[in-house]
Amino acid sequence: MTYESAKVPNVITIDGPSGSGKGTLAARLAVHYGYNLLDSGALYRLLGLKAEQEGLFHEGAFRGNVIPTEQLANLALTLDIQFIPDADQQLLVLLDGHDVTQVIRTEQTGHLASQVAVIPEVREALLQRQRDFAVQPGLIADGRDMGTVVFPDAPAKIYLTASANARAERRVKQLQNMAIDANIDNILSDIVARDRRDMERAIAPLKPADDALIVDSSSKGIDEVLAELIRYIDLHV
Ligand SMILES: Nc1ncnc2c1ncn2[C@@H]1O[C@H](COP(=O)(O)OP(=O)(O)O)[C@@H](O)[C@H]1O
Ligand SMILES: Nc1ccn([C@H]2C[C@H](O)[C@@H](COP(=O)(O)OP(=O)(O)O)O2)c(=O)n1
Repeated sequence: MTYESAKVPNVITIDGPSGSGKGTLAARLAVHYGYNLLDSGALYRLLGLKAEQEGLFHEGAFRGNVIPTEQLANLALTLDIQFIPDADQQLLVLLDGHDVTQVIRTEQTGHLASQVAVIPEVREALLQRQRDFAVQPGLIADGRDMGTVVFPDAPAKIYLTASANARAERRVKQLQNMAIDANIDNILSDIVARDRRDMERAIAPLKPADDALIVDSSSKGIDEVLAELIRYIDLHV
């Protein structure tokens, strides 16, 4: 093995609540540094969708309010997914060979994702899958526990946040641009409920790593945040 291939890839983690700008900034940083990208939320969204297809949910809650832990952990281990970049740099997401790029982005799927994400066995099953994304020359990892659990040794960790109102407004615009119906009141209450579930769960809760740079983007534009993150990363990587 050469020295170069033995080198640990640089990992930059970006955690934070829904709509704080993680996905947007992660994509911009991946282009800037020429690094790979891990959208870990997409894995939880795909699992939530698959669980729904398998009939494990009824009206958005676990059927009979009993968590089917073993089935979910098995689904997590065997999920057949592909991420394919298309011509516009958009990521095409396939589940069992079918295009689910749009459906995984709905708030309904986010809600399912957030429910499967509280289950320790599910998180354990997805852990290695996520770490496998860390290949040369480096990785931008976007999620909730990238800096705290999945890549605790990352040299640069970012925690992006913004007020719930700012995040809900952004999400409505984003969904409308994708021609998905969106209502601000519903989105805001979904965001608040999901924040609570993600932050209060016992395992890998959403919180900044002790050594993370915390950036509140409520009143900052995307380019301004990007410049701030690049300054920080260049000092640490
Ligand atoms: N600083 C910002 N100012 C304004 N809009 C932003 C900002 N950051 C992200 N956005 C927009 O908000 C929406 C949600 O951002 P996204 O990156 O999907 O967030 P997350 O991945 O944290 O859920 C996107 O449409 C994005 O363009
Ligand atoms: N590393 C991660 C990523 C996402 N999750 C869970 C919690 C989130 O509510 C859902 C969806 O995450 P995603 O990042 O796609 O959601 P947002 O784009 O931030 O709205 O998955 C998680 O528990 N851990």
